[in-house]
Amino acid sequence: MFWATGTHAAGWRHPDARADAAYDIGLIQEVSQAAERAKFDFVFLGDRLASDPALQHSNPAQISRLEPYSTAMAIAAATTHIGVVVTANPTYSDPYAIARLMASLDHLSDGRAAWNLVTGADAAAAHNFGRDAHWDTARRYDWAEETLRVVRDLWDAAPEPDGTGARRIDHRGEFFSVDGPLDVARPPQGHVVVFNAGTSDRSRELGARDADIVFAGPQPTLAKRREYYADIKARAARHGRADHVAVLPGLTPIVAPTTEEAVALHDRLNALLVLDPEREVGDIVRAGGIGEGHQRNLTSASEVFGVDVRGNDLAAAVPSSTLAAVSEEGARRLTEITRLTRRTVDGPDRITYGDLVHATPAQLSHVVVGNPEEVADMIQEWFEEGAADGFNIYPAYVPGAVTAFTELVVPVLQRRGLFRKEYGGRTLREHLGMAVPPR
Ligand SMILES: Cc1cc2nc3c(=O)[nH]c(=O)nc-3n(C[C@H](O)[C@H](O)[C@H](O)COP(=O)(O)O)c2cc1C
Repeated sequence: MFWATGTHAAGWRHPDARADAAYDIGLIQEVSQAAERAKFDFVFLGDRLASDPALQHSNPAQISRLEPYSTAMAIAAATTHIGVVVTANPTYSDPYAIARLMASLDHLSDGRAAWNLVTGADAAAAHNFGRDAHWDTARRYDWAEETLRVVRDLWDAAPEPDGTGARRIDHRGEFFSVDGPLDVARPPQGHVVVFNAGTSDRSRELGARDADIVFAGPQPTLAKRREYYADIKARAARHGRADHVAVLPGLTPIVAPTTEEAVALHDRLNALLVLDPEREVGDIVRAGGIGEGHQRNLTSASEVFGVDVRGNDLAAAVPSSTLAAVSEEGARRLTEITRLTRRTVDGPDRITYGDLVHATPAQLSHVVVGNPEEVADMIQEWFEEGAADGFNIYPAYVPGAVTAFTELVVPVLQRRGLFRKEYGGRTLREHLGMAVPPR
């Protein structure tokens, strides 16, 4: 999971979705229980430390949400085996606070906590924490690395539940002075499992050297996904930890019993997107130009595809001659549209103007549209071709897309021997096959 209202920007508007899901803890618990019945490793909670009221009608999931530590505690109380991942940004926190909250969550969940360490994509967060600007990459990662060192030292020096074994850490670093010991007993998992999500070289390095799981963003082709995977593993090998870092890309499955139904569902979700009004800009047809992230209309599609498609009916098919004239980036996206919609650049069932518009938003994850076997095929291909060790499944809308995946795709993966039928242990480390680190 990523956002309780779904990861498709219009997921909250789907009739099987609950638009108020972000504040319905009963529903969040039910969805977590459904994922646990399907034997998922974890429920994943994303977070932002800023709001964006401009998105009220287009993507309310991005405006506000429950604070993730509290949400995770409520999920842990309603489940027994599934892990709970909390996104926490050290740029705007303090190592002692993170060590204490994560250790508490690990105790309250009997060893099922994980920390998704991000350094933040929201420049607006800086203005909520008394800073003039979001720090540059180097400073954010220097800070994050020292934070992670201090947090793990605090866990290692924490007392046992009976009060024995505690010691000071007397950390004196570039950014922090922390004496310790922590006032929470050592987490049941020793170290809470650490995910890292980022895109920069520094993020890849932190992930490979210090994280248990690298949570990967979307890559445009299978070759790029394999390249990314191999890069993380090679970096991890240089730090002697090739077998200790798992790479999990995000995946949004749009699945239905038949391919036709899945394509129709994807079309329906896209038809529910709130598009920006057309804006007039000069010289829009630039070869390979990329439109602004949030703008979605035929003007932005014209920029992205490098052909002027303004003023057309979104449901109409685009002439083959126009599709043949798109930019190199446009051609890559046409291939992607065909993969998702099964519509083509020539022939009777051609790509529509609406498809061009829907292909322009920045995707947070890879989207796969198909019947259960087709979705399972893609998962198997990535796994067997060296592009993924597993996936972070993002439901497009909640709860319908969660049950669609658990009821339709999980049994296929189990039949193919690709997914567990029972939990082998109780803690998240046990699910992931990761040993408890010694003190
Ligand atoms: C798959 C993925 C998930 C992410 N999830 C979050 C999130 O929940 N909250 C957040 O503030 N940032 C999130 N980020 C953003 C990262 O924190 C990161 O700052 C951003 O991608 C910029 O990359 P860099 O930090 O490597 O420069 C995510 C990034 C990726 C790739």
